Amino acid sequence: MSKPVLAVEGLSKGFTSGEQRVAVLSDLSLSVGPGESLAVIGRSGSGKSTLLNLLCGLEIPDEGTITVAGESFDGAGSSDADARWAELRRRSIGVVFQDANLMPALSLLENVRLRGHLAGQAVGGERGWLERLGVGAEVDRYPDKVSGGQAQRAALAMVFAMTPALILADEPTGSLDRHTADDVADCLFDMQRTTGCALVLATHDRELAARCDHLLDLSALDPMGRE
Ligand SMILES: Nc1ncnc2c1ncn2[C@@H]1O[C@H](COP(=O)(O)OP(=O)(O)OP(=O)(O)O)[C@@H](O)[C@H]1O
Repeated sequence: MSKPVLAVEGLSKGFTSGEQRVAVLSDLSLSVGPGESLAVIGRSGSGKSTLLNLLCGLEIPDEGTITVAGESFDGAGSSDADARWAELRRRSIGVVFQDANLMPALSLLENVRLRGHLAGQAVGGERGWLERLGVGAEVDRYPDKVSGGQAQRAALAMVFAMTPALILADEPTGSLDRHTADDVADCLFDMQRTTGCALVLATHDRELAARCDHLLDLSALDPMGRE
């Protein structure tokens, strides 16, 4: 069996609210291999975004270990851990949000070129990524001159141009109509399987979640016993 791209063991995280510590994730373990996808579902507030933030080092766990692309982290924050997370986010972890978050002053092609460059990729393949994601005719347009679906395809092209080991997607089709959402999801899954990267996708959309290889329902694991 190939080594997992992402492995999580005994992960717990809570936040302090007033005098109280409120548990959000408790003793969570999971692993995602190359080319595999995991959907994270659960009611609002169950911890989907918190989990994604932990998986890219933007939150520090209270307990547990996270291993991404061979780099391991525990709950002890340090400047060395911060630097290793920053390097992973730059080169190996692609993040896709509900909104495309493109740089408005750059064309779609320039957005993809910049992201690939920051990840250390050689210049040249950016146009190909935009073509493969169905926005080859829009490469020279600026983000305010394309539709939401086209912008989200460009956001995916930016992530794939990094050749990431892991993609974290937080409601990646949440701002699109059903038809466009399905088209964008087709692109995401096609490219993810073709490139062999791992995908963790947080969503409220059960149809989208059902397209992933594995499902994690955080409501069912709620440490506070809420449904
Ligand atoms: N920085 C923080 N400080 C305090 N509480 C936080 C913080 N971040 C998240 N929380 C709390 O943790 C819980 C989980 O939040 P999170 O955003 O992860 O949920 P979610 O499942 O992504 O919700 P949604 O589906 O609404 O986006 C919520 O109760 C939230 O208020």
